[in-house]
Amino acid sequence: MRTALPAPQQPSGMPFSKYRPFRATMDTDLPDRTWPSRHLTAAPRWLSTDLRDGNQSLIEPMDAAAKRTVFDLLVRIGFKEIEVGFPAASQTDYDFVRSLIEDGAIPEDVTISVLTQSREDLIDRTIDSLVGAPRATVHLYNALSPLFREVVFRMDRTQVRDLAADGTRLVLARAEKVLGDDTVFGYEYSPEIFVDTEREFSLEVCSAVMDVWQPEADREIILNLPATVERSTPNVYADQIEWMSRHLPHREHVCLSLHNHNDRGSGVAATELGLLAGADRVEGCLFGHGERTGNVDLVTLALNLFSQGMDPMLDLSDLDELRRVVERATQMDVPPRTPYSGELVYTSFSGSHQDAIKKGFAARATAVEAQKAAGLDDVAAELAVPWQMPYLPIDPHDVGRSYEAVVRVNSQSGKGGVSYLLRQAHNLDLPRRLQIEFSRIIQRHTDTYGGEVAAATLWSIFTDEYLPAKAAPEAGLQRWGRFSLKGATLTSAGDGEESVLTVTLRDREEKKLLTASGSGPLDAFVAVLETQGLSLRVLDYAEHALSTGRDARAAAYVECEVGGQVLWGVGIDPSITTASFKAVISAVNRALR
Ligand SMILES: CC(=O)SCCNC(=O)CCNC(=O)[C@H](O)C(C)(C)COP(=O)(O)OP(=O)(O)OC[C@H]1O[C@@H](n2cnc3c(N)ncnc32)[C@H](O)[C@@H]1OP(=O)(O)O
Ligand SMILES: CC(C)C(=O)C(=O)O
Repeated sequence: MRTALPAPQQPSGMPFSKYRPFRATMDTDLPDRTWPSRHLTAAPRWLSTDLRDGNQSLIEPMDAAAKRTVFDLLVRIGFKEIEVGFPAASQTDYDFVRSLIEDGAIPEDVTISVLTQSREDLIDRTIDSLVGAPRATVHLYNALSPLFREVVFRMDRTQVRDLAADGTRLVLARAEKVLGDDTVFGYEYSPEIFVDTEREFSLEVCSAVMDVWQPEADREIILNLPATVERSTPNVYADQIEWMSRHLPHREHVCLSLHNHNDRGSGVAATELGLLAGADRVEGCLFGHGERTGNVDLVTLALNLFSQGMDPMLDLSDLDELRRVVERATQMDVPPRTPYSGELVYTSFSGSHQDAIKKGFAARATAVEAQKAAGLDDVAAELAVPWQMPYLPIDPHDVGRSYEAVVRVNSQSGKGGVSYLLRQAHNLDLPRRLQIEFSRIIQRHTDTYGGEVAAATLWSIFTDEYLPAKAAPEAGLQRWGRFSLKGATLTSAGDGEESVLTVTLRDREEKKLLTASGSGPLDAFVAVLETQGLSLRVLDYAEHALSTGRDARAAAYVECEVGGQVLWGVGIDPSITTASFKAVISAVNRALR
């Protein structure tokens, strides 16, 4: 054997020197930061922007019907703040807001929100769209960063600050003019591109906006500090949020909101650190829809809280239905590895994972049974046992996913997964050495054919191997095996006496009536088969009930040595004794196959 270090990595040739580290251009340091030692203890206020940021970024924006379906869904799962569009952008958006209001589709406790630029004509039209809404927030934004000041707006700092303050003034004036007392009116301001803006300047602009809005008790202002484009590691964003939270005037009347995108793939992490840093509210989209790489995924954020024992304040118990509605409306699929909601995220293919999950479920079942034995009902017993499951951060059942989907079998799988599936689908609890034997058979199948072995295929292979009398010709499997049991009658002469067994056996095409005796039924049955010239020894035996009630059946597993070969047989029958005879025949037939 020789040891060595890996070969050194080579320069990539990528044009990296074109870029600058974020810290070198932004003053974001906060040496006395407090967020790293805080913990999340409750869900923030959520705002869904699926119908605005989520919609504006779709290849084909939602039509009115799709928007309405998504709105109703958002209400149903518990959102109390929903951004419903950019009404000044298009007649479609305007009409949608009007239809929500005119159809009475907005529950009394739900606040709709609409976005606008800081331009008088757009502001007027935006507020006009809200007439008659029970609760509505106008959300005004303008970009503050040096790049936007210089390249997009060609404005100096004062002009950019005034654009925000003047816009706020215009919103107030128009709202006072056209909205009646039947509308509870709120205001949100976003310094767009906050993360690339000098923090003192963001503070100056937010303060100027507050001077106009005059927040006080029952007149909060939402200040939303967006990572419009995610530009740094999440700790830098958290420092920016903590700094703002500490320096904002009227902080007690400010709802500090986060609006993260996912350009570096750390939208969720940045939002969580932003909450530690003092934010009260989060804007995002279901499944991470939104501009470019998307807005932060609210489902992930909420279920991260849930997985730590906090109420997410959103009902995500039917995640598949949620996903279906959103996929239809957005015409985009949720990728299979999306946290919590992707098709494959509760699935384990690899052997050691499957083995650990199978043991975890067994341990949990035992613990839950102990709670029931102590007097708890089913639901209370489930809740009393903390979720601790190898490889599964939450119980798939809690989000409407089934256990069947947890374990899937391919060439990477071992005995754990194979036996788990047989147990889940067919109640068969294979003894350990039989698990090993059968998983080798499956391994041969996957080595030959590749791909995944679906639960139905797994069962076909199992029945073909161990229960050929059950083989399904429609699946291309023929019955096979030299012997089959047609009947058996046991006579026991009394205590300490031998059992006498009379068996009707089919041997190939011939029907035979055979009799032998032994110390018990199984021993007598082995003796019957030995009359046919077989050398047979039972090495191990296990049995269990498969079902209860009038159609109760039992499974028996027998490990035999047949003519020098050691192998297992399986039998299923309403009678446990007959099941054990069938298991011996299964082993013998396999040996002779
Ligand atoms: C980060 C975000 O997601 S912000 C939300 C973005 N969403 C959208 O833009 C979707 C809807 N938008 C639209 O449909 C259109 O942009 C409209 C209808 C709002 C405006 O359309 P247009 O008037 O044609 O302008 P256009 O979009 O090209 O806007 C650019 C102009 O607005 C100015 N502008 C951009 N943002 C703002 C703002 N927040 N406040 C004031 N002016 C702004 C630009 O400087 C530019 O001005 P210029 O023409 O004098 O150079
Ligand atoms: C309007 C603002 C909040 C926005 O969408 C962004 O900055 O991403």
